[in-house]
Amino acid sequence: MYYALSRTTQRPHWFSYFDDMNAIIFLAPISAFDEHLTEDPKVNRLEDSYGLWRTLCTLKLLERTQIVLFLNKCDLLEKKLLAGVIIKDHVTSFGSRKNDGDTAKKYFQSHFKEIARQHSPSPRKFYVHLTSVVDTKATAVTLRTVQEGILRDSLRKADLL
Ligand SMILES: Nc1nc2c(ncn2[C@@H]2O[C@H](COP(=O)(O)OP(=O)(O)OP(=O)(O)O)[C@@H](O)[C@H]2O)c(=O)[nH]1
Repeated sequence: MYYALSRTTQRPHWFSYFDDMNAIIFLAPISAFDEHLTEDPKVNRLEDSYGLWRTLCTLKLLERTQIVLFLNKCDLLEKKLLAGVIIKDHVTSFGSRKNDGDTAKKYFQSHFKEIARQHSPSPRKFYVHLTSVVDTKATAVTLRTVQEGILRDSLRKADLL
């Protein structure tokens, strides 16, 4: 298992891992809708995640690779909303939807799903988990589920299931 850093300077190095990859777990910080990249303050972090996700989904090289989306930092999202941060002030397309965690998670999730649908070279299943990785117990359960899914997928591709 490899951990690839998301800093923009590190991204060109990702390609060297993409050959013969079983699966990718893509962590997107869902709480970052009102934040900007340290290395480029003009770029909104959520928009940056959408862009990266689109790039991965589009790549022909990853057409048969399972990509699992972790919408992470859900706890920080809830905290921000409780503190009064208004999503539509940062994400205009959010419009007049309810400014709560569940609505936000559903909304952001559907956006990622739509990107995958529109940009994958062939239809792919959309795997998503809402996570707060600081909750190590819950994360361990999620990772086990993902691991089993990846194994099942590999067996299926090898016609062993
Ligand atoms: N509360 C909370 N903190 C998290 C979560 N995921 C990561 N963090 C913390 O956020 C900090 C940065 O996390 P990283 O995953 O290393 O980095 P990043 O999210 O890519 O980048 P930055 O947030 O810009 O630092 C660390 O202190 C993590 O412990 C989460 O789900 N909830």
